[in-house]
Parts: sequence; structure tokens; C-alpha cells
Amino acid sequence: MKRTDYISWDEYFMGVSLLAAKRSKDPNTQVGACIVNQDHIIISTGYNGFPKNCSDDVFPWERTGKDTKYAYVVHAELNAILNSGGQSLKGASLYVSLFPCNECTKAIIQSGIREIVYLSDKYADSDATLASKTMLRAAGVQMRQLKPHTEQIVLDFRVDK
Ligand SMILES: O=c1[nH]c(=O)n([C@H]2C[C@H](O)[C@@H](COP(=O)(O)O)O2)cc1CO
Ligand SMILES: [Zn+2]
Repeated sequence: MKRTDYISWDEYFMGVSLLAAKRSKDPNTQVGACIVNQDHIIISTGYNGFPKNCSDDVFPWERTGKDTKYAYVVHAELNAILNSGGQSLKGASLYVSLFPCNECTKAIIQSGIREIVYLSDKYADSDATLASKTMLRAAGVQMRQLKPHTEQIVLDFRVDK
């Protein structure tokens, strides 16, 4: 008899996104993304962080003031698109822990991604999110908020030997 407590595809790919988010150095919001093709194969992952060679210890993580993170940080979704190494994203699904902003949405639509599965929509009332939703609706990209059947998945690094 097969196991019955295995995780669903949605939980698996959102779980990968959440694990990617754990790599983020952002002290306030850690975002993770995972792009999956129609065969359920992971094409790419990403999290929010500064561009290559722009040191996490030099560039600012402040949210307010003269010099903020917003000018420098690459969003998780854009990193995932850029990390896909030129593979076609046509018909792919994007799993992301936070609803995409309008700038990422432009790249998502242009890359051919057809579905966005998200967890949090904490900036739902922002102009960026409203613009995202307007563009995604116009472009016919599906959006759905994941309602997980489980509250958490624990990774256990302990082994027998
Ligand atoms: O979709 C997103 N993807 C993404 O990676 N981010 C990143 C940019 C920032 O590093 C952080 C948001 O920071 P804050 O919540 O402090 O404003 O999340 C933010 C959004 C939402 O706009
Ligand atoms: Zn974005």
C-alpha cells in the first residue's frame, strides 16, 4: 500500500518557494519563487536579493530614508525568470510566496507564464498590486491563492546513521 500522507504538487512547489525565501537577507520581507513547467518539472527558483557582486553587507536594507533597498533589490519572481537560463517559460506556472508587483508582472506576462499561485497578498491594496491584477486579467494569466491543507511542513536533517 502506498503512503497517503505525501504532499500535493501545490504544497511541494510552494514549499520550494518558501525554502528559497529562507535564503533572503531582507530583514522585513523574504520572498521566494519557483517556476514549474506543464510536466511538473521545476525550471527555476529565486528569492529577493541584491544583484550579483552587490554585497548584502554594503548595500542598504533600510525601508525608509535617502538610500533604501528598493532601488537595488531584485525581486524573487524576476530572479526566478532570469535564473531559468533561457529555457522557454511558455505555459509555465509561477509559485510565489507574495503576490507579484507590477514590474515583475510585466516580465511574467512577457515570458509566457500562464498561471500564478501565491500565498500572501499582504500588499493587496497597493497601487503596484492593483496594476498587476489589471495587467494579468487583461493578459489572461490565471491567479489563484493557495489554501494549503497543512499549516507547516517540517524538514528533518537527522538521519539514522
Ligand atoms: O512581489 C514581490 N517580490 C519581492 O521579491 N519583493 C521583495 C522586495 C523587497 O526586498 C521585499 C519587500 O519589502 P517590504 O515588505 O519591506 O516593503 O520583498 C516584493 C514583492 C511585492 O512587491
Ligand atoms: Zn516584483
